[in-house]
Amino acid sequence: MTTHDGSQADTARIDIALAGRLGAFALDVAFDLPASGVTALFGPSGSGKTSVLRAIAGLTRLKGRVVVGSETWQNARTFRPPHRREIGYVFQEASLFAHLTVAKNLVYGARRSVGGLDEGRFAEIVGLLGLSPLLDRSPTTLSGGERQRVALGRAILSRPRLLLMDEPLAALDRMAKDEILPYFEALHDRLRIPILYISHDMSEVERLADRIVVLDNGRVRASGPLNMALTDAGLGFVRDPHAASVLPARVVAFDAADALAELDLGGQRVFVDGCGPDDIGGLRRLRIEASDVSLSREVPTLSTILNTLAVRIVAVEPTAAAASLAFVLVLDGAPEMSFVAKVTRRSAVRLGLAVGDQLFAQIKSVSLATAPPLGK
Ligand SMILES: Nc1ncnc2c1ncn2[C@@H]1O[C@H](COP(=O)(O)OP(=O)(O)OP(=O)(O)O)[C@@H](O)[C@H]1O
Repeated sequence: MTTHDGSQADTARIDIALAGRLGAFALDVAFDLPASGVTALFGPSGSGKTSVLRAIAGLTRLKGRVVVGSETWQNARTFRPPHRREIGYVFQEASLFAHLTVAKNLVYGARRSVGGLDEGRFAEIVGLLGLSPLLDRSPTTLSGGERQRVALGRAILSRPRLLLMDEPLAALDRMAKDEILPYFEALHDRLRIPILYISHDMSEVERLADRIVVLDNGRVRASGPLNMALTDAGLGFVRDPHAASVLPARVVAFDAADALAELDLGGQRVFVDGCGPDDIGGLRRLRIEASDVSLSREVPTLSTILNTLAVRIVAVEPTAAAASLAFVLVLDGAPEMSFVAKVTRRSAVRLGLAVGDQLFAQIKSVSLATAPPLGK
C-alpha cells in the first residue's frame, strides 16, 4: 500500500531506510514522508517505534539512509551526529528548563534555530499554542498539558527540518488530552514542517495524522494515506470495535435556521453541525465510526437520519465481535473515498449483502474534527 504523492516536491521528501539489531530485536524499515503534514508511526508496544525515531535522530546508530530534502544525514559513507541533524523532539514528558520562565524556554528554542530569534514567528507560535498567559510562569507551576504546549512551541521555534513527537499526549489524562488536541490540530496546516508522530492511540491518529506508517515487530506493514490504511481489509483496522474512517469534505453551505452545514463528500451531500457560515469553501475532516453506519437496499425515506450516501461494497471482513461483519464501502462516483460499516451477520444474511452490491449507507453520526482536513 505504499504510495507516493507525486504532487509534492520530491526534493523536499524525507526518505528513511534503516536496519540493524538492538539486542535481540531486529529492525528493518523503509518509508518516506512528504515535506509537510503529520505522519503517524503506529504499532503495538515493542514494535520498534521509539527505536526508529532514535535512529532518525542519530541517537542510535543503525545502517541505512536518512535523507531530508536535499540533505543526506546518513548513508553508507556519511553519519551526521545528532547535534547536526535539525530535529525538534517532543517526548512524553516535557523536558523544560525549570529555572527559566516559559518565555525563556521558548526563546532558547528560537535562538538555537539557524536564523536566530524571529519575533514575528515567536508571536505566531505563542498565539497558535495559546501560550501568552503562560509566558512569565515557571514550568514547575504548569499543568501537564500546558508543559507539552510549551515543549511543542520550543521545538517548533528551533525551526527543525523534521519534528519528531514520541507519544506527546500519553502521560496526560483524558481531559488534558481533549484540551491540548485542538492546539495540535490548529498547528497542523499552519506548519510547513514534516511531523513524525508516534502513537498507539488510534483516536489520536484519526484526529491528527494525514498518513500512517504501521509497524509490526520491527517491520513496516503498511505506509500511505491514513484512510487507505483504516479501510484496508487486509490490515485489520476494520475489525476493531472502534473502527472508523476519516475523509475530507468541503463545506458548501450553511443553514442558519437549522444550524447545519452542508458538505460535499466525493460529490454527495452530508449535513453536520459544528461549522459556521465562515467555514464555507473550506475543507474539513470527517470521522465516520463503522458502528454508526447502517446499510439499506432502498433509499430510506421515513428516517430521522440525515445522511444517506450511495455506496458500493468492496470487501467484507469478520470483526472482533462474532455477531458482526465489517463492510468496506466506496462512494458512488468517488471510489477513492472509502469507509466502513459494521453490520450484524443476521442483517447481512437477511439482505443477502455481497461484494459489488450497490446500496445506501445511512450515517447516524458524523463527527467533525475541529481541525483542518486530511492532507494528501
Ligand atoms: N538499546 C537496546 N538494546 C536492546 N534492546 C533494545 C534496545 N532498544 C530497544 N530495544 C528493544 O527493541 C524493541 C522495540 O523497542 P521500542 O522502544 O522501539 O518499541 P516501541 O514500539 O516504541 O514500544 P512502546 O510503544 O512500548 O514504547 C523492544 O523489544 C526493546 O526491548
